[in-house]
Amino acid sequence: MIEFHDVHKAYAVNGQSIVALQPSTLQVQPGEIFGLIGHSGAGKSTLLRLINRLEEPSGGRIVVDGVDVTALDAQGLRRFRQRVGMIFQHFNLLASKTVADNVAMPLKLAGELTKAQIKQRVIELLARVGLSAHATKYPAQLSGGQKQRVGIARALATDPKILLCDEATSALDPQTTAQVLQLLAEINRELGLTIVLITHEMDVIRRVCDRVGVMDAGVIVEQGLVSEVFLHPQHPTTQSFVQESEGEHDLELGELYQQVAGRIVRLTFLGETTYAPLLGQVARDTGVDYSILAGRIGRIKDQACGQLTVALTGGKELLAEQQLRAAGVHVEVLRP
Ligand SMILES: Nc1ncnc2c1ncn2[C@@H]1O[C@H](COP(=O)(O)OP(=O)(O)OP(=O)(O)O)[C@@H](O)[C@H]1O
Repeated sequence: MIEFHDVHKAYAVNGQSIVALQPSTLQVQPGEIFGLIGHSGAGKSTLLRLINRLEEPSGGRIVVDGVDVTALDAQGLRRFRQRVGMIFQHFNLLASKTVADNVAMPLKLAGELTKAQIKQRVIELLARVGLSAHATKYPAQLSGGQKQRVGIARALATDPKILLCDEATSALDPQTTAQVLQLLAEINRELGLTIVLITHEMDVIRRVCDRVGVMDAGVIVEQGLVSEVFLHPQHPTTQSFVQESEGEHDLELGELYQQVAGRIVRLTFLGETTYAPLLGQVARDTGVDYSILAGRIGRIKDQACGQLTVALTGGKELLAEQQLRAAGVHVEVLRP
């Protein structure tokens, strides 16, 4: 488990102090994928780099699996970092080394394996990321997605328990992003690795993360299960990320509401209720009519979810809402 206890960070710039992280408390559970989302300058990289002490905290305690990372000496820190892999937006590969040599680098630095053992381990790692055929190539001969796979293989070399991903897909096109995210999810599942990733795209969070923290100006303004935060965003920053990712605009919806009669509610379906024929049933049972104003259906990680904004008319709207709630649907009244 990764724990932040009142951790804060300020940078000194020209005699001035720039606060990048306000005192923050955070827990990342073992084996989960935790995403941090925020706009540029929100403090995401700072928080991520504090975990393996690439940045030194200005105060507070960082505890990983019971070990106070903030108190480690140089040797302890070196050993700890072997248990924390990291991948980067621009891959950070050595251009003059082959793919195999890039992946072997952390193993050579650790100095714990023989040459033959390193060779064998590199073969395994390249197979895991689907790059067995590219071992002798140089980074310049690879696509962005392949380069990031090399980065992932290198990060996994010392068998870490934690993987930190610093905007790992920001330089990739959508299709390659999806493939790299799928690989990260696979690694998380199969190796039980805890992953902390930072991104400015809600879609990345929605696809792979279990929980999310939303950052704004050095503060974690909201955190929780992705399904909860994504479907019921509380903080304005979270709301704007969700709206951006959905292409949904309050203004347009507001105009639409004026044109329809009835009680306007937003229904959120999660898991099995998503595909159940509930709405028709409830309409028949209660005699309400409904018109659909907006809707979407999709997935949050492995879970189906849907959201429908409907106008209810006909007299028994409250009863209809009651029945929907009883069936496990979250009902939010947008206009009584
Ligand atoms: N090494 C540094 N020296 C001085 N100020 C820094 C340093 N690193 C970050 N900052 C400042 O700290 C704040 C948070 O930066 P940080 O890079 O953590 O944010 P971020 O959310 O990761 O942004 P981005 O998405 O653009 O990478 C910003 O105001 C930034 O200018």
